[in-house]
Amino acid sequence: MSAQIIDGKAIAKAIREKTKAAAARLRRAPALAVVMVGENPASAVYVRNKVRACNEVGITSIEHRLPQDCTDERLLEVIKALNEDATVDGILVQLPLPEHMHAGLILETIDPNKDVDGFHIYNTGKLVTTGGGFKPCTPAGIIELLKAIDYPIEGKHAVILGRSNIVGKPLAMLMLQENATVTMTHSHTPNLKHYTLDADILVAAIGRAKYVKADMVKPGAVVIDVGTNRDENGKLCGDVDTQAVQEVAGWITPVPGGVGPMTIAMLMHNTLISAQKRQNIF
Ligand SMILES: Nc1nc(=O)c2c([nH]1)NC[C@@H]1CN(c3ccc(C(=O)N[C@@H](CCC(=O)O)C(=O)O)cc3)C=[N+]21
Repeated sequence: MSAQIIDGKAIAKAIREKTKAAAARLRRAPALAVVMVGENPASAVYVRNKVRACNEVGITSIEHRLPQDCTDERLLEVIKALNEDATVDGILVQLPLPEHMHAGLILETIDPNKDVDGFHIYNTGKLVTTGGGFKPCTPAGIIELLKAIDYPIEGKHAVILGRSNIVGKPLAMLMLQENATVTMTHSHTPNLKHYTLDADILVAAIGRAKYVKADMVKPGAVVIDVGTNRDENGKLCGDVDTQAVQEVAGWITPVPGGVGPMTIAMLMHNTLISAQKRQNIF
């Protein structure tokens, strides 16, 4: 048996095309400010991809680059100016920030109505309760992938590996909204296989190269790979041993070309929503 590959690249492209069409109907193009501190090479690649996506869909991108030795105060000044700038619809501070900075506190200073990453506690609070805030892009993209393959989430057992604030935890909330039964597992979970083998939907978001093996997967399961790691040859790989797992799974997302492009597509979508709200479309 061989799993069907979920083509995140194509699904993301369709979302970008819809976003582009809706953006063109606005009085003014949506604008996204991307703030990057320091010289993390991986961050530089992601930021470049985000700027390229903006150009493609008709979103104005504003790049702010600050030096590695930037102070919290300096970054806060930049965020304050972007908060107050009525032409800016979305503000993204690329993570990770340098160690000497206080990322948690800084993220809370972004105007929640411009927090297109969905990382502010205001949006986190909405996610956990009533909904309606910005949804974090990677978890939202995962739900879109499942919808794109017409996978009925309701009643399914979703097992999430990893409890980060940007993927695992918010994804659990979105899965609950879709009426899945959710199990969170993490580095302190004993007998992980006990849970993963029962998963209808298995999401790997732990940041360990090829960690999920074939003997951890229930036959026919949907396997979503959030990892972006480098393998022993420096090649991009996920948290799933894709070659082995695709013999067992029913569906699987590749790396690259799975969740990654969806994250960026949902960022474009969130920026559009912000612009629509700010231009009183809704
Ligand atoms: N404030 C903030 N928001 C983020 O959303 C955010 C962040 N910080 N910091 C880093 C992570 C990581 N992330 C990715 C986005 C796209 C790909 C992506 O497009 N990956 C391509 C491959 C890219 C490559 O070749 O390296 C793919 O999977 O096909 C990956 C990872 C967003 N992040």
